[in-house]
Amino acid sequence: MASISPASKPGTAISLRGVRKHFGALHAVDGVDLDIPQGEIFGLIGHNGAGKSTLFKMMLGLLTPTSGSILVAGTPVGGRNFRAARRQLGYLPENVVLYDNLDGLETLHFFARLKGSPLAECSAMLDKVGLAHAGKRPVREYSKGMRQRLGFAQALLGRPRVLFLDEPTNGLDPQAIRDFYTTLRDLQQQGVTIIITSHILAELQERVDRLAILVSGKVEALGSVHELREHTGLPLVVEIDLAPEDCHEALHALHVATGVKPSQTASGLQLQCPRERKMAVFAALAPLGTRVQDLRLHEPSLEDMFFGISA
Ligand SMILES: Nc1ncnc2c1ncn2[C@@H]1O[C@H](COP(=O)(O)OP(=O)(O)OP(=O)(O)O)[C@@H](O)[C@H]1O
Repeated sequence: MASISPASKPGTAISLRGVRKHFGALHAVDGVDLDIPQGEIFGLIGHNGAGKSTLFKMMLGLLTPTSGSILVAGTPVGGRNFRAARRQLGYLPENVVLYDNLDGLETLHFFARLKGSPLAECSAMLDKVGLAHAGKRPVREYSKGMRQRLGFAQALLGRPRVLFLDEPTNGLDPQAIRDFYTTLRDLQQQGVTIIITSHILAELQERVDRLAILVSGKVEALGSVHELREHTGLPLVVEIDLAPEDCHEALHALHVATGVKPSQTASGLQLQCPRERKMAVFAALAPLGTRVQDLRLHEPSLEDMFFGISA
């Protein structure tokens, strides 16, 4: 590993410098620099094979980087003190391996022993993920969502300070997803740092503080959803409902005000307008007064930005 050492700024939970992982000619992770403050919910997104799980495994000390250095919870990953520091980490892998013959509670006891965390907290953890009623049932009888909840419960054992969650909502129903994010927010309030991957971008959009878009092992964009919107410069989509006889006047006013010609739709007009011209849209429509029947503004979604950046 190269000798560059990340600066351990106070309040930084994770720090990566020049991190690379090569599998032969394949550069799975290709020079990642990243700082994640303590208590942040951080999203990591990217296409299949972008390098997300590989990056996770390196941060957890399960894979050795080809080069670069990583600090997690103030400790160099792979260094002498990392074994002890690992107790402060929780990990839900993409495909959690469970033993079908154990019941839910036995499963947590098994993981608690591996982690050296108290067995006494296992029942409460089952309750936290909504599995208290299923603690005595063998895992082979669990549904996909129940297995995923059990995987989440094992990640929470030992009250970790940093949580790595690889596609944690796979197989969860909408209520379970909502409950899951409520738990994450509670943990965040307690100062826990959470790194999460998901392919369901609409789900992450409102729930992460910042995120990184990984493309072929490189961070192509980093920031809050708001910052990524500024960075990508994708247009706002404005839909305006108007009577057919008012469309010509509105179309002309909007074209002059924004420099973009709206298109006609069944219910009026649609305009793809630069975000900085948003207020000009309102000003242009003001003379039409109540003849504007409805107006809808659509900010670019995380999915729009993802395709814009990773295409
Ligand atoms: N042990 C390994 N040996 C060889 N190649 C590997 C190994 N692990 C991962 N890779 C390759 O590294 C690249 C990144 O894989 P990784 O699992 O990190 O992607 P990912 O972003 O997590 O993808 P997904 O969204 O599908 O889970 C892929 O091309 C993968 O085939």
